[in-house]
Amino acid sequence: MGSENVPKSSELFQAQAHLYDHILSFLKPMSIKWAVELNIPDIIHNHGRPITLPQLVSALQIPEQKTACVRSLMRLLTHNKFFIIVIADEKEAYDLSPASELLVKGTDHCLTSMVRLLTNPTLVDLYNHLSKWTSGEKLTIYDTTLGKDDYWSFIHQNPLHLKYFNDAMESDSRVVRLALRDCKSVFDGLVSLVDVGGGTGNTAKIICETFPMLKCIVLDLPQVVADLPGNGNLSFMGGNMFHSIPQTDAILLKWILHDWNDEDCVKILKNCKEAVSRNEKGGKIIIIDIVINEKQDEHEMTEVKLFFDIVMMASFNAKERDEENWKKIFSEAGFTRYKIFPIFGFRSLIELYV
Ligand SMILES: C[S@@+](CC[C@H](N)C(=O)[O-])C[C@H]1O[C@@H](n2cnc3c(N)ncnc32)[C@H](O)[C@@H]1O
Ligand SMILES: O=c1cc(-c2ccc(O)cc2)oc2c(O)c(O)ccc12
Repeated sequence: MGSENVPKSSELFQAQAHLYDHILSFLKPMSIKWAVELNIPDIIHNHGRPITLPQLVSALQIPEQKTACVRSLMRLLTHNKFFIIVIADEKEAYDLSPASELLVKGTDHCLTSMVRLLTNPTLVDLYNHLSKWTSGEKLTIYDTTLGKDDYWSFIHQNPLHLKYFNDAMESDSRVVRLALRDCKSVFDGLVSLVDVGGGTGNTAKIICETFPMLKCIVLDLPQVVADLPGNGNLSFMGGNMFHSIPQTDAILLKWILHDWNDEDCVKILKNCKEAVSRNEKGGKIIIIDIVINEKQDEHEMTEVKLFFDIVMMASFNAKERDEENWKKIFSEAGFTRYKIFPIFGFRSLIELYV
């Protein structure tokens, strides 16, 4: 190597810190899990005002010699913006930040079941086998390591994991309630809506409450919607979106298409088109999903999207898409007009018109 290619020591140390930061980053999810399992966000919330370290340790009812563990945990999570330090009565005390408000149990926007899903040891362990998966013929990491076709076949044979997944999806949907206020025009004038792959109906329930005149059917696999009672303007239907979708004014596809490869997405979208085509005014498909936009998004936003891309590829042989990728599948399914509204944080709402 010529001397001109030898990195300056400052660059080398910067690169080393960058690498170590990444290889130790398994502690990011694990520290959140640690705090949630100790109920720290609940303790601070119930305390009603910022809490000092000794007060927190006392509330945790742990051995006093573990105070240092809690201090280290809180220091890391404060550094990572999960807690904030304030001065109360001349003492440092921890308070919740917007991110840890999402970890207080029993609230409408609580995401602890998403933490439980994404830090589950069985799921996390799979990602030790990414290179084996890539080198082999099997399409998913579930097939490579567990002998299951994909994540769907895994959860449908493991009721506890199915529950973890459905609970996580429900918690995510509750957060949607907040955003619905901003997109009333999307549902204006609709008489009927089918929430395709609507799971246990949490999003549909929110839509039905917000738009009482709208009749909403949740279509999901029979084993997901079995025994779920409808009420008022909400009903459940067991079925398969690859076979048929009932006639309707509009279809909602929330967090569906990123679970499927392009060919399957085109099949789903063609079935959706058929289901809304009889509407005289021309029906529409409402998609809530990720649109990768590396040029415009900030680092953290893109990173979340790229993490999901790997999860989708490893779990389903699917992917996250940029606008070009979306345009391609829309056009193959026979759609020409669409509009993207980036209104759900790292996800967008896409309206697709017949
Ligand atoms: C990622 S979840 C999204 C659930 C819901 N839309 C939400 O956002 O909370 C995907 C859903 O698609 C459903 N699903 C999978 N295959 C399906 C099929 N062939 N027909 C109908 N639904 C299906 C799953 O059971 C699951 O509820
Ligand atoms: O939030 C998730 C997580 C998953 C997931 C994570 C890890 C795995 O090994 C498999 C699946 O899957 C999701 C999904 O399919 C979806 O449509 C939305 C959210 C998530």
